[in-house]
Amino acid sequence: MSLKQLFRQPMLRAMLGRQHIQALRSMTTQSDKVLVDLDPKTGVAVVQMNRPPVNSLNLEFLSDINNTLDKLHNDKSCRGLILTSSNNKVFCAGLDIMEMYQPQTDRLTEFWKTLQNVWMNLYGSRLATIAAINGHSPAGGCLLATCCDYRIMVQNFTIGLNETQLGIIPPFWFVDSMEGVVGYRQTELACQKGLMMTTDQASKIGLVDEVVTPEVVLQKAQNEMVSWLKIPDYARQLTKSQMKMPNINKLRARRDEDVQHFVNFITKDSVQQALGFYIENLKKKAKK
Ligand SMILES: CCCCCCC/C=C/C(=O)SCCNC(=O)CCNC(=O)[C@H](O)C(C)(C)COP(=O)(O)OP(=O)(O)OC[C@H]1O[C@@H](n2cnc3c(N)ncnc32)[C@H](O)[C@@H]1OP(=O)(O)O
Repeated sequence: MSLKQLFRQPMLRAMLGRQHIQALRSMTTQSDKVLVDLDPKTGVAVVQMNRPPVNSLNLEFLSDINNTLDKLHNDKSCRGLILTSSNNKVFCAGLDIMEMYQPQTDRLTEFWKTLQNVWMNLYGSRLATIAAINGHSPAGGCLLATCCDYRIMVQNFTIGLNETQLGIIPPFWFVDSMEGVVGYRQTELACQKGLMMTTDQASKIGLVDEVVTPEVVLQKAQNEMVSWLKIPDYARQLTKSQMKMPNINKLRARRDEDVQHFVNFITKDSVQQALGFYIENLKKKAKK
């Protein structure tokens, strides 16, 4: 029996009710790289990134994340989103470095535009968003976390915008995202030095709001979400939009220029060389 036929079964419809069927339907139409569990009672969607081994963000994965965000934004029953990982050691390893190493220009361009879309979609989301950071979260992983309204992180992992350590530069909107969370001075220190911070260091500067043990991270995120959803949506959303729109508009105004800058920068010989060394070291470390 196909899923479509299954959803039409009167018994199932009677047992679960219309709302639950809709939630099931939207869950099953998601990609297997982004797992969505939308609870029709609370309106909270738990979104798990699921691209082994380390949830690195390639073009297709970014498109899946974007489609998921679009679906949830279009679903009136959805009010909150908890972003987490199916891998309990890595939340997200950041951008897939292979997208930037010896790239085809068309794909590189598409890749960057899709990342811009994910950023605008998550940073400006109408939903209350909580990152349940259950593993390491370098660079693009840290970006996703700083797009959220609240961050809960499992102890003994690392997080930060480490781009300069790879010989690349965190784009202005990565920096803006972090600055919105920890302020100018801490962002300056963290970004220039490409600091990967332990959970405790991140907590000290306010990059994460809570540090927890792995067993409780999702429950803590659910509990925190309850308090966010007590606020009337329109008041919370307008307040959020008032604070986030200036940064979104800044990227919107400079989108094409940002893409061009990225493509020119990444395709430089010196940057390709630095990325090549970095990948070699990553592979060596992984083999040990
Ligand atoms: C003007 C414009 C400027 C350009 C702006 C560009 C902005 C860039 C943003 C980024 O996000 S760059 C990516 C930065 N990410 C990293 O530096 C993370 C690197 N990875 C790690 O530190 C570790 O892998 C980890 C995340 C801490 C996990 O460690 P773990 O020990 O669990 O796994 P590994 O054995 O290290 O890795 C397994 C496997 O995955 C590969 N891999 C890891 N990270 C990436 C990645 N970001 N992209 C692609 N592949 C990655 C790693 O090489 C291993 O592969 P195999 O050897 O098994 O094939």
